[in-house]
Amino acid sequence: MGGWTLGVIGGSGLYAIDALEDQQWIEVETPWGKPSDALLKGRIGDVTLIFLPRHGRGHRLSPSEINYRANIDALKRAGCTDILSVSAVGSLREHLAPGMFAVPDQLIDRTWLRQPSFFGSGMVAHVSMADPVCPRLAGFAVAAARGAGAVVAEGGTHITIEGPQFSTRAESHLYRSWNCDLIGMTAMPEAKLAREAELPYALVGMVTDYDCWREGEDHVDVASVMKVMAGNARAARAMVREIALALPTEREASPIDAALDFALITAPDARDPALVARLDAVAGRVLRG
Ligand SMILES: CSC[C@H]1O[C@H](OP(=O)(O)O)[C@H](O)[C@@H]1O
Ligand SMILES: Nc1ncnc2[nH]cnc12
Repeated sequence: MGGWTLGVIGGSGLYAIDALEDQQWIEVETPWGKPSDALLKGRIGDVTLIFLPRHGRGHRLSPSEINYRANIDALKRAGCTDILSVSAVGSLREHLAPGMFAVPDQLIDRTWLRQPSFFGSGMVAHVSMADPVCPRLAGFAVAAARGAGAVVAEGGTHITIEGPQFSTRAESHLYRSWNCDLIGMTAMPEAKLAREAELPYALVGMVTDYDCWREGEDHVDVASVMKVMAGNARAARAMVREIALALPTEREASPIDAALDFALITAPDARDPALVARLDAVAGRVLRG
């Protein structure tokens, strides 16, 4: 057992964390290219926290342009044990009102323009995504968000669309018919890559809008999302502080820490040494030696 190093990926409206003590921005190089920004490393209580603004400071990158592989590799390389994603999400359900927080337990991937895996030709791996969200981290997130004063919905299904456009009305109704509860543009492939990197992942969605399915409600736009996010930023920062303070000093192992144990399929003599070298941070635990 060791301590926690919590990676926090901040979405729209969350580009820094003021409460971090001894904070410094650190540049991290990865074999997958450049992460969205430097990492903001600091401390809250006994917990080391490493913050990455998903779209970069100033929100330079669209959801499709984010280098998700570089982001997850950088967080792993910097020593993160777990990743908490904070994201602005649309609501596909009446009871999930703008201003609420929601912590889903299932994710659906409808993206198609992004690199969804660290593995491939010369080193093939298939991790389980049956339960894409870490229940332990999600539980801490729910408690922390409540402690920060937010109204929190626990569980539910989040769908990630490619964007950058918001959905058509027909798509919004389609996702509702699939029993999706929340909609965003960034949870995938972030969660898949976190699993491949053996990093437990949980998502705190800050509900900003009703997308475009709801009768009598204006369709979502950036101004309405950012208005709700501005009202929620304090609670989001408080939630990050609460979760760091609530984590136990010692971190018990999670089954996700060993997600690659039964995932690698390429025979050792058929592996591509160049790809194996690129996987040093992500899969070094199972590939070294
Ligand atoms: C600003 S509206 C659409 C934008 O907001 C969400 O970003 P994030 O998940 O990083 O908080 C959504 O996924 C879109 O990228
Ligand atoms: N309605 C919506 N669709 C996709 N991503 C979003 N992020 C915030 N609201 C959204």
